[in-house]
Amino acid sequence: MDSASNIMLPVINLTEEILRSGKDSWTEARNRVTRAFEEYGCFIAVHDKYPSEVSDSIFSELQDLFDLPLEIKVQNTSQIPLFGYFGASWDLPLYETTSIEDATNLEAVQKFTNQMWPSKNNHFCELLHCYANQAAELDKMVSKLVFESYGVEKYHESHVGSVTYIVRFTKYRVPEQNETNVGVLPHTDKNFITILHQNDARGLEIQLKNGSWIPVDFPPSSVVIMAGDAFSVWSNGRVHSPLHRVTMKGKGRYSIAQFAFCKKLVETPTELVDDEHPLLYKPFDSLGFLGFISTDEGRKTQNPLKAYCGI
Ligand SMILES: O=C(O)CCC(=O)C(=O)O
Ligand SMILES: [Fe+2]
Repeated sequence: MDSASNIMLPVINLTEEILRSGKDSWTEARNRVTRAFEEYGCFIAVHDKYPSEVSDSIFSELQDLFDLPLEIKVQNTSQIPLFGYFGASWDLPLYETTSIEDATNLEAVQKFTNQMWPSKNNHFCELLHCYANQAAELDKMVSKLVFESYGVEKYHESHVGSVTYIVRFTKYRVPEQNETNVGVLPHTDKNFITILHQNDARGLEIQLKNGSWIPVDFPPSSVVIMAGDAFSVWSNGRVHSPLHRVTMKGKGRYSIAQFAFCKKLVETPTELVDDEHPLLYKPFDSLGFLGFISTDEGRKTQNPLKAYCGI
């Protein structure tokens, strides 16, 4: 099916001011966030975690990062499948990406920036470290809202303790004449929650449960918060992990995706399993799943999540 562009994703205010203004606004945010994850798998969040100067500055630094010589960029490798540096390929000629693991940790960010800029780039390092920590705060707040909503907040602290953040930067160049406008192919994220930030260039699209695709237009001052497969497993299928893709619209695009990955196995709380909701998945290893979908078997399966850990 094609687009259903009259449908808009929910826009939810998650500013500190709103969330601190009383029990009612917290409860409202909790209900709206949970409903959005169940219906769409994502929503647009208005937040006050990083002011527009930080966004502008980070996107300007990203241009410099992707302008570095290829022999420097390829030095950023990763043990984790699908992370590290990837340049344009025959099937994704517009796409270039690089990533940082454990991005809330200053030493990890320093290691990356020192590798990319041997003569140092303290500004980028500080900016990114601050950005990743602010996005992590947002991530924790969002997972807390949902854990509370399902009455299982007692597991939240241990969940937060198990999370590590990987930040992926992506550049999508403008297609040349007669070139594909595919930025990135349809996929679900494999982690728990993703916080997605973009410059002022559109292109992200998500698939609704009815199969139609809608554009997701959001200004750089807000973010898209999206559920990944791990969150769907944890919630016993209540939370939807949406297919999404990028279709280029004629302007160069940069995005920053911050992925919350669980280091331990993700298990569905027993409270979320009953006769009406039988257990759907075995305990889930996010990194193992990335390995699985990188194999021929994983690539060929219709529903890799079911094949990997379905019951
Ligand atoms: O660039 C975007 O907006 C989407 C990126 C994405 O989906 C991903 O890196 O998983
Ligand atoms: Fe994604």
